[in-house]
Amino acid sequence: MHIVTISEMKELETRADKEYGLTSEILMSNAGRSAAELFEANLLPTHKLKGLKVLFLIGPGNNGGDGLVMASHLEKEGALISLYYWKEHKLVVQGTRRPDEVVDETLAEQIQRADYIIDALLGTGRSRPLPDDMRALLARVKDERARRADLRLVAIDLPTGLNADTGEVDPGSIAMDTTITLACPKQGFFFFPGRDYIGDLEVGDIGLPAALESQLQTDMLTGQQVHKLLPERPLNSNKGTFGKVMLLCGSLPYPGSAYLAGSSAARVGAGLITLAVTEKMLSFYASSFHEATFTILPEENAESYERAKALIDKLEGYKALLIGPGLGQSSNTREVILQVLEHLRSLPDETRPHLVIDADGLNNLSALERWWTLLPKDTVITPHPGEMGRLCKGVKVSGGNIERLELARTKAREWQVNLLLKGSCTILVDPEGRTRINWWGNPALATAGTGDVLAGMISGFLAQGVQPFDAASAAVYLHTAAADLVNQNMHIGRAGLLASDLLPNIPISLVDTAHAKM
Ligand SMILES: NC(=O)C1=CN([C@@H]2O[C@H](COP(=O)(O)OP(=O)(O)OC[C@H]3O[C@@H](n4cnc5c(N)ncnc54)[C@H](OP(=O)(O)O)[C@@H]3O)[C@@H](O)[C@H]2O)[C@@H](O)CC1
Ligand SMILES: [K+]
Repeated sequence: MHIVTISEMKELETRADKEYGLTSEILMSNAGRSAAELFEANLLPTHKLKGLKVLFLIGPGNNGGDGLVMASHLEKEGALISLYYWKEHKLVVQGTRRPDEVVDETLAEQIQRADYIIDALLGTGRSRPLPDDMRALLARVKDERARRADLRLVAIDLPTGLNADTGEVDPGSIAMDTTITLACPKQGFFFFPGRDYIGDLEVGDIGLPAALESQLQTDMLTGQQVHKLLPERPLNSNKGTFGKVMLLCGSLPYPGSAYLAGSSAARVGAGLITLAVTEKMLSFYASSFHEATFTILPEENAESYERAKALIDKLEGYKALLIGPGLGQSSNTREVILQVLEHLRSLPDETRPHLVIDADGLNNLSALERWWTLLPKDTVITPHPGEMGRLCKGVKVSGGNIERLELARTKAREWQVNLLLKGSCTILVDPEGRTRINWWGNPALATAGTGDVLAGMISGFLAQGVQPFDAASAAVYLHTAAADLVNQNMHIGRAGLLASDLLPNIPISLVDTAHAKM
């Protein structure tokens, strides 16, 4: 599913008209109908359309036009519709216009009795700060929503006042329960503060031909898309079919990292997992990770070339290599990584294991000048904002604001990597600038070890032959999906998840993509 900026959306509309004769009226009629259908499909179970009291706030442009078409559909299905035309200060209640002198009073009553209030004030055409009387209107709605939890607020296309490119919001904007956006999600939805104003996101089909969207470079990750990326599991197979993953992860203070990453690689279907660990660490894993195999490395105080050689000697036949989670930082370990990278660069593309570098793998590298020139082709790197800041030599990287998008795009090209920049809406960019953004976030994931799980999932997909950008994309989506399953199955809220809770839920999240709603 494509994500658009305002100018891309306008261009799509212009071309739809010019090349396909899809006029603005046709698109608006499609938009209003599809918004009505999605509205009905997403009504609370306690609600029925017949007799439902719906108040529409209608703005002066096409967003208001969408609202009017949607209202007429709902009215035909038996909803009790009131329309408040903001610019004209006019109120029509169930087809009857109220006299001008009672509009304020009647509007107050309509707000109080509404089951749903629909924001069709402004969409992508907002060109300046909201006027005071519009802010005041939205503030009344916000107060009513605070007073009455069963009142639902639904935005058409976007919450009024939200900047659809950047996610900035007007002081008058209010948070919605649902946003029914038209044609494509808008870029600003994925960045804060806007992200918090969207509520549940629904995407209405306005009948734009798919060919028009083919040049768009930014996608929202969806379950349906990820389903298509998942590797085949033929009946005629053995563990060799699904690839081997080697992990250079874990150290004395962080032993769990290798376990979490390795288990996650197996949970997405990799055939064999090997942990490259020292003898000291072995006892820890041998008792907790029965499925793993091991490559024994010299202790951490051994010469770096001995440590690197022990790993390199065993790498043949491995389809994926993960370096970093829990590895620790030291000049010796950095040397080991450099020697492994040198070896990987010397291999032909066909036999080189795909590389994922995470956490301390990145921290060790970031101490070097032009570290990215040392990476083999098509490496996946997975920094969180702090690690990204170090890789960019001290730039402050936001966890959720729009600047991170441009930064991710610039750096993925400059570094020629598949960059996965973690955050509430994780961004993925490939070396050519193709971009995918994860809509679904889960605050329960903000806990130690979940990054190790993500990195392990990516390497598990790589081992099965999934292309690096797709492997990272599938892992990001499924990681959040698995967290949502933990929430549901363990009845926990936004806190209390353990990274290891994700493990048994990962395979279920793969299965669930077969019937994803989008
Ligand atoms: N076009 C199409 O084919 C399709 C369009 N679609 C729909 O149309 C929406 C875009 O429509 P749009 O361009 O008419 O913009 P919209 O957001 O309704 O507002 C413009 C109006 O608001 C006014 N105005 C602006 N800022 C203001 C402010 N701060 N405070 C007050 N007024 C302000 C502005 O006035 P002006 O600046 O001209 O004085 C103008 O009158 C899009 O979001 C989607 O819902 C879809 O159905 C798909 C097909
Ligand atoms: K709106």
